[in-house]
Amino acid sequence: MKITDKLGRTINYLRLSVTDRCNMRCFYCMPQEGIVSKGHDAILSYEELQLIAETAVELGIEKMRITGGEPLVRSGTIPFLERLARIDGLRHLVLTTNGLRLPDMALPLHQAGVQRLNVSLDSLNSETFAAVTRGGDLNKVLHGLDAAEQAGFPPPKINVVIMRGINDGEILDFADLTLSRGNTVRFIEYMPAVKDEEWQRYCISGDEILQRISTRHTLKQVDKGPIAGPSKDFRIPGARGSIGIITAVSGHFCVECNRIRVTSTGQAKGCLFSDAATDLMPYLRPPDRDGLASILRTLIIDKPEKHGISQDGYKHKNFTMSQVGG
Ligand SMILES: Nc1nc2c(ncn2[C@@H]2O[C@H](COP(=O)(O)OP(=O)(O)OP(=O)(O)O)[C@@H](O)[C@H]2O)c(=O)[nH]1
Ligand SMILES: C[S@@+](CC[C@H](N)C(=O)[O-])C[C@H]1O[C@@H](n2cnc3c(N)ncnc32)[C@H](O)[C@@H]1O
Ligand code: SF4
Ligand code: SF4
Repeated sequence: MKITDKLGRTINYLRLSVTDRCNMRCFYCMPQEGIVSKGHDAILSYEELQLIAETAVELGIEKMRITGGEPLVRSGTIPFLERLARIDGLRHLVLTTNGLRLPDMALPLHQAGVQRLNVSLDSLNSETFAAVTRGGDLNKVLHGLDAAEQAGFPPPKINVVIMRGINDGEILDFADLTLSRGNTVRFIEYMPAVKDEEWQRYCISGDEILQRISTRHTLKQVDKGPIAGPSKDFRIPGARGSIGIITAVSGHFCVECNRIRVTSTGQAKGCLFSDAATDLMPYLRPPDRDGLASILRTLIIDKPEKHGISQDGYKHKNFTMSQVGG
């Protein structure tokens, strides 16, 4: 089955957040003190998450990305993923992680039926990495990337949030990484999330990132396939890996947006930056499959056209990316 919104966009991708907790504190995503953690009862059980997943697939969702917070810090993830992987009609089960727990978990994740991993990694310098993540250990993530490939995954996509004055000096180092490694390095424009009135000072546009890479390398655009996320992909001729840019602020990939989101507290969102959220709890406690299908269908049909952020005209709201799942 195929489902489209009122603007004719096919919606086939659900980003499902399984926790709002994390074992890192990236400064652009979470406040230093962390978030006020929701009580156990406020977080959806795996049974409830599974009901949402099954219902979404019945409506036309074909790709599901498990996210968080950090999805690998919640216990019981592996059996949950095994159950998701068995849902008839779900063609792509993928997961975004900070990579810290991959050295131990890559193999069970692969065995559970997860098909691909995206790993966030903002610096190849251990001090910068620890500063951005407020204490993260770069070596563990690098081991995690290798563990993923050893477990049988294709080389994970590496997500790098590029921030002026923080890690933009590493754009060429990350581009060079694709010469020898098969990963796709995706440069993400910094988005205004954690409250910061001067968020624009960090922003570097996808165009500027490409321009900087072009001072050293030729880039050829590559086709990213029909059910991909918002990245625009390129390759340095002869390189093993590729390079992507996710122009979350400057770009206008909203016209081809194919996704909805559900948070670990059961809030469904038609757009990452929309204030509007639909509370799914009334359809989960007690479970009401038909009601859930109907409310998700409405959310999809009424999906917002686009976000309102831009480099010069965004009224900053305090918004914790880790609660929505990116
Ligand atoms: N503005 C905006 N940013 C998004 C959207 N989807 C993903 N992103 C951002 O892109 C970055 C990478 O997201 P991922 O979790 O790797 O997912 P993806 O880009 O869909 O991944 P693929 O499916 O592998 O292409 C994150 O910072 C997200 O917040 C979106 O719909 N809108
Ligand atoms: C919220 S995290 C959740 C999954 C996992 N913890 C991780 O870091 O990959 C998902 C993605 O959102 C990105 N992200 C978070 N805050 C962001 C921001 N302010 N601007 C751009 N990307 C952001 C992260 O870099 C990551 O790639
Ligand atoms: S980006 Fe991911 S790893 Fe970093 S604080 Fe947010 S949820 Fe945690
Ligand atoms: S900002 Fe909203 S409409 Fe635009 S691509 Fe992201 S989720 Fe889709």
